[in-house]
Formats: sequence, C-alpha cells, structure tokens
Amino acid sequence: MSTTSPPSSPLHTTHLLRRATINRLFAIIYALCIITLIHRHITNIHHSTTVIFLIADLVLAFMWTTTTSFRLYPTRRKVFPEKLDKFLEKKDYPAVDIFICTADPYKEPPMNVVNTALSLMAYDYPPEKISVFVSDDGGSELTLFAFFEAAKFAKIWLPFCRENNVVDRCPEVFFRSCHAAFSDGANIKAMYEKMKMKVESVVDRGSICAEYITTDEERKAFDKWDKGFTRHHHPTVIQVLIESEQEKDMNGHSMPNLIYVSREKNKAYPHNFKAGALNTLLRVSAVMTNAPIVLTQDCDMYSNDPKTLQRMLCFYADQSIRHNLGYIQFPQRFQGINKADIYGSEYKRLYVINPGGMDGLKGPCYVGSGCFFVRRVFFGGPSSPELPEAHRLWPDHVVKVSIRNNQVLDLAHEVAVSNYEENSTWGSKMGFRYGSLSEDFFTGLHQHCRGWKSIFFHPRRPAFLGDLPITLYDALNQNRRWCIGLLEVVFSKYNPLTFGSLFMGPLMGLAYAHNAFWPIWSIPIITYSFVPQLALLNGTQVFPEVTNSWFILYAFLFMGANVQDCFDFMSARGTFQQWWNDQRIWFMRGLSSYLFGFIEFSIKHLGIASKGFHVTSKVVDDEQSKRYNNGVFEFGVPSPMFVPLATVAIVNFVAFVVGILQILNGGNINGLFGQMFISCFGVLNSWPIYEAMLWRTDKGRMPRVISVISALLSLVLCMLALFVPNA
Ligand SMILES: O=c1ccn([C@@H]2O[C@H](COP(=O)(O)OP(=O)(O)O[C@H]3O[C@H](CO)[C@@H](O)[C@H](O)[C@H]3O)[C@@H](O)[C@H]2O)c(=O)[nH]1
Ligand SMILES: [Mn+2]
Repeated sequence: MSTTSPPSSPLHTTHLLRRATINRLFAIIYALCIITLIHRHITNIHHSTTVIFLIADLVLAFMWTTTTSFRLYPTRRKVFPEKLDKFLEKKDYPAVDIFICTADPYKEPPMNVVNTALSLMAYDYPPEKISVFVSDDGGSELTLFAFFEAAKFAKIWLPFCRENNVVDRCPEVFFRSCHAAFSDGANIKAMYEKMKMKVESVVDRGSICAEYITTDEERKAFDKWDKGFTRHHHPTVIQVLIESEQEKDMNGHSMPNLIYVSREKNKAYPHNFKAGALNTLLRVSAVMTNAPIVLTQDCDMYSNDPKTLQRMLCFYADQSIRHNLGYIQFPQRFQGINKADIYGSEYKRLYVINPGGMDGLKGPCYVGSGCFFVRRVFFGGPSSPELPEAHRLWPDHVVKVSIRNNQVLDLAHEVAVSNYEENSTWGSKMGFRYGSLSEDFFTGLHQHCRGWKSIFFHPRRPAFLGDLPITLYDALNQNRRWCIGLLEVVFSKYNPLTFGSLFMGPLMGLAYAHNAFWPIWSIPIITYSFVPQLALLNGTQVFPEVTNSWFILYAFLFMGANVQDCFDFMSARGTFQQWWNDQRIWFMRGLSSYLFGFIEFSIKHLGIASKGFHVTSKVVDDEQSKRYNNGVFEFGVPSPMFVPLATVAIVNFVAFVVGILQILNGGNINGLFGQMFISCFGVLNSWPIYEAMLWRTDKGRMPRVISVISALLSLVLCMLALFVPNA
C-alpha cells in the first residue's frame, strides 16, 4: 500500500488528514491491549463466564480491526470547479442520465418524487445534456399523472431558477422559505400550489378524474391502466414527457429530457427490486440517450446544490485518473433530522466518516443514491469489457435519433420486458448486482473487486438531501433489511474477507467486511447487556477489582474505544449529544434489528419465508413528527423487536438497584464496581424506554403487551440469576 498521494491535478486535490499518524500509533497500542485481554481470557478459561466473554471480546476485536481500516488513510478532497473552463468547453460537457427510483405512491408521495425530479432537472448545466428517467416500480398512474403536471410546471420553474440564480431548486424547499424576495416568486408559488393540490387530490382519491385528462397523449397513456393492470402484473409503460430537442421552456430555452418508465411486471419472473429497476433503466437509457455518466437517485433525495455536476466533472475531466474511475459517491445527507438525532438516522459513520477512510484506499462503497457512475463500470473490468449482446446497449454506442422516434420507443419497450434478463448475465456480471437486498453494497463491492476505483466527495453544502424514518420501528426495520442484504453478501462467493481481500487488498477487504458483518455486533451487545448484570444479581464477580492492575486494561479498552469514536464523530461536525444518541442506537440495533435481521436471514435461507424489499415510508403523521422533533422516542406499534430492548432496560435497572443494596449491606464494592458501572450505563441508555413504558400517555408509548412480555421475561431471567448457585 503506497502512502504517496496521487499526482495532483489543477481541478482537484487530495490530502491525508493529520490524524492518520495518531490513529496508526493508537492502533498499535490498542491492538496490544486486545491481545493481552484475549490471552488473559484464555488462561482463565475454566471460569464459567469466561467463555462467553471470550466470544464477545473476539467479536469486538474483529470489529475493531475492521474499523481500523478506515482510520489508517483518512482523506479529504477539494475541487476547483471555477477552473473547469480551462479544460472543458461547455459544449464538450458529457451528457448525464439521471435515474430516479420510486416504488409505491402511498409510501413515496408522487409530489415528493416530482420535487426530486424538478430539482435535478434544474441543474446548472446545459439542459440538453441532462435526461431524467423516472422508474416507477409501483406501476402507478398517480405517479405518471404527477409527472405530466411536473413537465408543464418545469417549463416555468427551470427558467425561473436560471434567471434568478436560485440556490434551492427543489420547489417545495424554495417556497417554504425564501420565495418572497424574488419578483414573480409569489406568482410561481401559486402555480406550484395549484399543481400540488391537483396531484394530492388525485392521490387521495386514488384515481384521476376525467376532467384532469386534457390531451390525447395523456388519454392514450392512461388507457394502459385497464382492468388487468396491477402493480405486480402489468405491461411496460414508457412515456416521454419532455423531449429536449422538441420542447422549449417559456423563455425559449432548451429543456432536459424527462421520461417515465414502468417496466413490465410478470409474476412468473423475478423483478429483483431496485437493482432490477436500475438495470432496466440502464437499458432503456442506453437505447434513448446512452449518456456516459449515470446518476442514481432515490426518489426522496433532492438536489440541494445546482453546481454538483460541475464538482463531479472536476474528477471526471481528469484524464490521469479516468482509466479505472468507476464512480464518484456523494454522501447521503438528510433533511429534518432532530437536533439530537435520536435514532442515529444520519448514519454519520456509514455515510461520512468511513467513506472518507476508504477514499484513501481504493474508494468508498456505493450507497444507493447520490452516486455518479461512469457507464462503462457496469460492463466488465477497466481493461476487460464484457458487453451486452445487443450492440445498441454498448456503452460507447452513440444515439442519433430522437427519443420519440418509433423505432427507439419500440426498442425501449423491448428491453424493459420482464423476461428480458432470462439466461443473461444481467445482475450477475453486467449492471447492478442481484442476490442481496443491499444491492448497492453488493454492486460496489463487485466493481471494486474487478479493479475499478471510486471517489468520495463531501462538499460543505450537501449535494443531496433526503428523508429519513422518524419512528423507531421504521428506523430499525430499515436497518434490519440492510442486515439481511449484508448477510447475503457475506454468504455469497463475494465474501469481503476472502474474495474481497484477494481482489482488493486486505484493507479494502476489511473495510467492506466492517459493514457486511454488522449483524454480529449483536453477540457482544447482547452479552454485555445481560451477563454482567445477571452475574451481579447472582453475586458473581466477572471483572477485576478496581484495585487490581488488570482493571486498568479494561478501563483503557472501554474508554479508548469510546473516546476515539467520539472524537471521529465530533470531527465530522457532530455534537456530543448526537454521539451519545448514536452509541445508544447502536446498542438498540444490536438487541433488535441486527439480531432480527440475522434470524430473518436464516429463516429465509431455510426456505421458509421472505418479506423482500420493504420500502421505507416517507410519509409523516403530524403527531409523530411533532414527537420526533421534540426528541421523543416513538414505539407505538407492538413489534417483537422492542421486546429485547425493554427486557434489557428492566434487567439493568434491577441489577443496578440490587447492586446498590448489596453495597449498602457491606458487599464488595471493589469487585462489583465494573458490573455496577455497566448496569448504570445500561440504565442511562434505557431512559427513553422507561419513559415509554411507565409514564408516557401518548400514542408513541410502549404498547402494553410488549411491556408485559418483557417484564415476564426479565422476571424469569432475574429469578434464574438469583437462585442458580453462585458460580
Ligand atoms: O422494488 C423496489 C424497492 C425499492 N425501490 C426504490 O429503492 C429506493 C430505496 O428504497 P428505500 O425504501 O428508501 O430504502 P432505504 O433503506 O431508505 O435506502 C437505502 O438502502 C437501499 C438498499 O437497501 C439503497 O438502495 C438506498 O439507495 C439507500 O438509500 C427507493 O427510491 C425505492 O423507490 C425500487 O425502485 N424498487
Ligand atoms: Mn430511502
């Protein structure tokens, strides 16, 4: 592994953060301490609890090793888009195909999807070079209707943004805040509101009233939704809403292409969820525009910065890194996070800190949204292309005809049929990877293994902002789905540790393994949430006495990990409170989503049942959102995932109280200190759970049934601990 920075380019620079040296030194010390601890466990293996702690600590040690791979080469990049003119004339800017995925009009309101699309169409970039493809896996006429309306509004919105140099180009965001300062702002807002009302009324009704369908084109399009049309079984719908060459905005400027695509669905063929949708878009766009750059975007991730494409070009235009540059990933950032980020929804480590660490190696993972791919990356390695059979799908094929041309449209329909991929290498060698619910992680891994590199770029003003789950249930469910997807990668041929290390080098292998092995966090988390506490009830000492010199080792390992973690977190512009909540949600995930993800993965692979891709809801209930904004945990639904959380809360409380009583009665405070400390930590972390179980009365409180089950479970556990003979 070389430490020299890549040749500098006038368009962008890279530098290794100074903390790299400290991190490396600290890693050596910490590693020695871990080895000492494991050695101690092995020599004490005859104690009954030691085996459990040995396993837990081995997992912690493994996860620490994987985390260290992010800390050895932490990197930060800068770009200089103002110099772009010297290297690239506007007319030579590459074309960009933007893919927006949506899957359910009731969980992903069409008005939000429209906002995302409008913000992206309004990039400060030659409009004729932008094509926006909307993939609708919900197969919903409501979404198509919203886009017919959006196409009309775009003719007013895009010139307005351009002429006034608007920064917030997502209409909803713009009109929520600063429109009053612009001449005509009020007028345009009125038009926007009218469109919004129209679309929302259609969504509320669930159908489009006849008077809203005004042109033959629209009528013809909606006729496809006949009686036999369901979201799981329907023909392909491809609707060109704006054709760049034909349509002009109200000031006579060109517009980007806007195309609605709902691929054919047929229950006889697997559709492979989002990866399947993206592969269809890869083909449809190849036939229609075939831009060399592809941006994938979730429907809730709007563009927050009109200059993002220029920033991306600073890398793309650099010939010296071009030959194996696969993609440029911008971090996923979110709007509307509450100040304390109670559910750790920001995923600062996943989206910001770790990618910065991988950027010093071969580049960050792909995270599903905000990623600019070089189209070639989907077809083989940098110097070993594997091209699709049809020449018209090749990444270098130049499309010369109009996107409304009948032949083009016929072909586009042909490549969107449900059995197109039968007996092909789509999803296994070409395009986005199938076989994991975390298709993004799997796809990026595969590309890195083939020799592609990637770049992480984190601008100060977020390039994209998305929605996040605002209930604990949604947040844990999302995490659980990821875990299933990650385990699918671990148990595939592409295990990051074995296959990955071989093809990407050991540090990249470890970095990928860090995410892939997320679910095994459950083992130490469950151990440390129950065993020291139950041992305390039992009067068994499991950690060294405070006065014993071994205690220092424990204290150092605990504090060292937490302080370094907190430092990483706060240097990525987090607050202490956010860090605290982040470590708490990590515990909660270990007890619920990581564990349940693992269980569901196992069940799925025994062939019993599978829920598939459960789309995260982006709809908010007013009361819930009020509670979220006040930083109050939302339980509400009786989910089995809450049982371990509540059980841990009760057990830690009981252990803490009993511990205090023991000490008051002259117990051995020296010996029990470690266990008291951990129980106290557990109690502090469980505070929102006590609130939700005991004195909250709102709808977000812990459902009675969960409290009762957990209390019974805790009772059984505590009884066992109290009455099993002292070990
Ligand atoms: O069958 C499907 C299912 C989902 N989607 C789309 O996939 C996107 C992501 O789904 P969402 O429910 O929002 O998942 P999140 O957990 O919020 O998304 C994260 O995790 C996913 C992988 O699990 C990645 O694909 C995403 O980019 C990443 O943001 C959305 O735009 C959906 O419309 C489809 O197009 N087809
Ligand atoms: Mn999402």
